[in-house]
Amino acid sequence: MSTIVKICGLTTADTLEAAVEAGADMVGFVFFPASPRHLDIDFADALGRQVRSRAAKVALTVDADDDLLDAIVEQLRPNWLQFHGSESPERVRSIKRIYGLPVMKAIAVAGPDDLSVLPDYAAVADRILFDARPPKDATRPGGLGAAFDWKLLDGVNLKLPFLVSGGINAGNVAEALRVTRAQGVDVSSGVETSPGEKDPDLIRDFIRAARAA
Ligand SMILES: O=C(O)c1ccccc1NCC(=O)[C@H](O)[C@H](O)COP(=O)(O)O
Repeated sequence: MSTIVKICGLTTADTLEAAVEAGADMVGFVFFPASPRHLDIDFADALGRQVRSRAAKVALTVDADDDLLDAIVEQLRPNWLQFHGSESPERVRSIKRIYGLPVMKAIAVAGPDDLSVLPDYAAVADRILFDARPPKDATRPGGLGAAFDWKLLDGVNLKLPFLVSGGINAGNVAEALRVTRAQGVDVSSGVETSPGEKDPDLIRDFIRAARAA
């Protein structure tokens, strides 16, 4: 199976087009006001239309309430929901039932203890995304360009696909995939020139490197 490549935090038509044309499988739109990649729903809707089924649209939220999820699902019509907060397994199960959409749950990793929640989320999610645990004073729980120790995933044995993220770029994506044996990879900061500013060339380089890995 080919590596699942997700480019997250797209905010412009140009960079979205670069990601889709270069063959991204999943394109992520962030709905979290404190993020430099936050989108309002009308603009996300316009970007979503541009995708035209060429990639899966992923709506990333952080402990979103039902009203926000209703609005996102109604307007963007995402193919996936990504939960990057402290959504419980019960909340994941309930949202899946309400919207009938697959869910990717982010698990924040800093040490081996962080993996103890895996069985509970693996029972309800469709994909798991391993990301670096943010520092306590971080203003957002992801998209920080920080990596975790990939060797922590050694021995992880999931029946569902998982993606690795956090501090990955074209230069280290092959190593990230080799060490973690992940089915996919997710990047945001690693294809940016500054937080929130994606670069079409960096996106293309990243996708090429991920495909070659
Ligand atoms: O991107 C954000 O600003 C963001 C805000 C709130 C929660 C999650 C967020 N991003 C997560 C991602 O973009 C990816 O899933 C991943 O963490 C990318 O990490 P990195 O390549 O290190 O930026």
